[in-house]
Amino acid sequence: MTAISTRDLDVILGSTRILHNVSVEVAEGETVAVLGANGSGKSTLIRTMVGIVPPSRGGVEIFGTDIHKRGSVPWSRMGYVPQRVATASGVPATALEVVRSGLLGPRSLWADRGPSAKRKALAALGAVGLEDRANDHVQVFSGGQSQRVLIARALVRQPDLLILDEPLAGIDRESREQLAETLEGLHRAGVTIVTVLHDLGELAPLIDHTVVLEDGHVTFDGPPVGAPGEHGEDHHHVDAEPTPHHAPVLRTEIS
Ligand SMILES: Nc1ncnc2c1ncn2[C@@H]1O[C@H](COP(=O)(O)OP(=O)(O)OP(=O)(O)O)[C@@H](O)[C@H]1O
Repeated sequence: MTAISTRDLDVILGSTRILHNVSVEVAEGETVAVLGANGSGKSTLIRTMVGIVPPSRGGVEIFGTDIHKRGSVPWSRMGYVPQRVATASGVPATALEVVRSGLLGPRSLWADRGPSAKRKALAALGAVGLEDRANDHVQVFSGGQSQRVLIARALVRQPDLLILDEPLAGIDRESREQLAETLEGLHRAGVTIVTVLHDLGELAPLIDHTVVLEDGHVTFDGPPVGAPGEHGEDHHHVDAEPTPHHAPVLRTEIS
C-alpha cells in the first residue's frame, strides 16, 4: 500500500514555479531519500507533503486520502522533523517540554495531557537515547542532541510515516551514527521514512528508494544504484542535464 504520493504536483511560491509536475510514490515501510542541490525544491516538496505549503496544481495523498480533504487526512499517523534551525528560539524549554509539544492537537481540548503524555514523551526521548536529559534545557544541547529531540517530538505521536528535512545536517559523525541507528530501528519496526538528505552518508544502508530533484523536476526516481564498494566508487554525481527517471545516483555531493 502507498503511504504517501504526489501526482502531477506543481508548487508556485510568489511568482516562481518551484516544483514542476512532481509525481512520486512512497510505499509503506520504505525509506526514501529526497536528494538534490541547494534550491532544487526538496524542502518545498516535503513541506507540501505535510500540508504546510499548498499545491498549486496536482495533489498529495496520505494513506490514500487527498490532502485537500484536510479534515479526513490521518495527520496523527505522520510525524515531521523540520530543519534544525527551527529550534533556535530564545524561549527556554526542556527536552521533555519540546517533546510533549508534539502531542498538542489543533484544539487544546484534544491535546494529550497528564501523566500518560509525560510517559509517552519520556519513552520517545528514550528511543533517541536522551531519557536522562529530559529536564535539561534544549539550548545547552549539541546539534546532534537537538536533532534527536526534534525526532523524539515527532516519535511521541507514534507515527507510521516520518518525514525529515536534512536530519544529518551540521552534526558530528558520532551523532550522525546515533541518528542512523534510531532511524534503522524505526525502519525495522515498519515505519515509512521520507528524508531530505544532502548526501546519503550514514543512512546509505537504510535507503530503499531515492528521488532526485533538479530545479524542481524529478530527474531520478528508483532504488539507489552503485552502493559504495559495488563499483569500487563511493560517489556518483547526478548528471547536470535533467534526464528524467534514469540518472544513476547513490551518494550525491552537490553544493
Ligand atoms: N516562500 C517562498 N517564496 C518564494 N520562493 C521560495 C519560497 N520558499 C522557497 N523558495 C525558493 O524555492 C526554491 C527551492 O527551495 P527549497 O528550500 O525547497 O530547496 P531545497 O532543495 O530544500 O534547498 P536547500 O538544500 O538549500 O535546503 C529556492 O529557490 C527558494 O529560494
